[in-house]
Amino acid sequence: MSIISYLSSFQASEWLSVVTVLLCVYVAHFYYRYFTRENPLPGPMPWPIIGNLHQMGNDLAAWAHKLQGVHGEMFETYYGSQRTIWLGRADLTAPVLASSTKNNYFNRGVSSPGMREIGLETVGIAANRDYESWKFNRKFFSTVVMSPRFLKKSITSTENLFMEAESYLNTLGGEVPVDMSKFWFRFFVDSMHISATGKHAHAMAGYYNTLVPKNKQTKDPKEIIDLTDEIIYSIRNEFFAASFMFFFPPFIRHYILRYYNNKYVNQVKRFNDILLSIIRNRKAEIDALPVKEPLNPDMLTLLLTTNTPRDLKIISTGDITRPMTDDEIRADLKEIFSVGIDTTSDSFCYIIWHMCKNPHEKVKVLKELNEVLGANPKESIPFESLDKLKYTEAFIKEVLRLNPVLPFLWKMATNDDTLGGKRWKAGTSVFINVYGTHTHSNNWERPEEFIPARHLEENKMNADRNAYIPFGGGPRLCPGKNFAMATLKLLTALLLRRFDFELVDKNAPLKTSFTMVRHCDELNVYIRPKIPIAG
Ligand code: HEM
Repeated sequence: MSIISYLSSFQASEWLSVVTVLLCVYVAHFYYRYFTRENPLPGPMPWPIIGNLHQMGNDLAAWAHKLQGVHGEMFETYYGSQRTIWLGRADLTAPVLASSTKNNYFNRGVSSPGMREIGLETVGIAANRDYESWKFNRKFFSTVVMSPRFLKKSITSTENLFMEAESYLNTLGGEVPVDMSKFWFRFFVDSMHISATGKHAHAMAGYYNTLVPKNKQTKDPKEIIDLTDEIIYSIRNEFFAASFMFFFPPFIRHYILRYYNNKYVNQVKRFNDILLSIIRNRKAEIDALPVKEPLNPDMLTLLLTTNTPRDLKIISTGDITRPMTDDEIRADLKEIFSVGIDTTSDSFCYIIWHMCKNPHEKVKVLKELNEVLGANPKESIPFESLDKLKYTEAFIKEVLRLNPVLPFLWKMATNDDTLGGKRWKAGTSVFINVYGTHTHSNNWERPEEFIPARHLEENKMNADRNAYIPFGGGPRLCPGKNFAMATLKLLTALLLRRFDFELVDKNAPLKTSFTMVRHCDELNVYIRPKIPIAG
């Protein structure tokens, strides 16, 4: 009798017994491996198949920080059957954040079938696991984003965009609360879109038009607003999609959560298509322009033309002499949208919140702004002045210490290594609790208090550079760091000099949520112009 015909002779009750026996064997094997694992660390007991997924809730970062309070600065959790080591103290993380090129933690977390399915592991920068491909993309991206010419141009266009924001806030504000989280998110969509493509996305106008009666609405082009709305929807979904695809094992995604799996896969594909069409349109524009006509040096044009006959010679990619492919540019464009917009807009939201919560510190920032930039708040802010705003910078740094938008960093050991005095195998997944590190009493005096002055050069009490990691560290350190800091400084100066603002509910805690990034979900303030509106 063949095995097939033998099995098909089973009754339902026999099948149940077989499944129960197999399940028991699987569970026994799972817990045997768990209890005999190398280097057991404290942490919540995992379940077979799902690990600790059922305990994480919808805020992994807050959950992990709570666990640090219970188990200490080195503990373990499981997503699915993947064990993760958490580190929450600067001295423990030194090997992981070493800036040496020999850093053993190049990869961001372990390889995940879900991330491979949506094609994120071999393109772009943030999730790319192919070293050569990452190096190529990062070189292009960093050279553009860190070039003084790009920074200066972006700062000018951000200041121009602020004028537009000012006109909306003048109408929206007053005695009606304005949700800063929504408003500034739209602002940053416009600002990053202009920096990346040289073109206006009309995101703020689109949002403003939903808040005012028809006769006050702007005449911005509807088809561009609609496309921008689709990009915004895609950016938000990219975070959900990446979290979902990373954390859920294929079995659960394909058989139990199939609807969500298909939904996210299709949305990622749609976002890719939108970005590719932006690239192809720009390519056609460049091709149609006579060779002698100057091209706009925005990020997209630079990525498209560098190492081609139309090279603007603004960035040098050193030993890399080939141009980028459309897919590589698409991945970089996605990066500036999905990594650049939320991080800066959420951080700006936290800056506004701390300004409201710490009025005595706000006064100090204002004093510096007046001393460095002069008494006339209407005057433009030169790029060079931003460097002189030391207290403003210290204020922003303190906000990023207590409200890091990336509350943990994902890393993975490429080779065997020693961490916390224990030897770990290659492939070990290591997460760094950024908030835990930023508030550890080993490195910070009165860690929970908001004290910007601690970041001033003369007061620096922190010798360990790994104690302050809002932009991460090691080879994957955020390449947008200078760009983000310059933009945040500029906006803080513009907003503070031109508007008064206060929280609608002074006692309410910050409303946030977590999907890879700690989002500011709502921040209602009363906002009023300081300068009388003409007419
Ligand atoms: C306040 C704003 C920002 C914060 C707090 C922030 C923070 C971070 C952090 C913590 C990382 C991970 C670093 C690590 O794993 O060690 C990162 C990576 C990255 N960030 Fe930012 N970021 C900000 C703004 C931006 C902007 C504006 C851009 C683009 C212009 C950008 C582009 C990137 C990219 C491409 C990566 C991946 C780098 C790699 O894997 O090599 N970020 N960022």
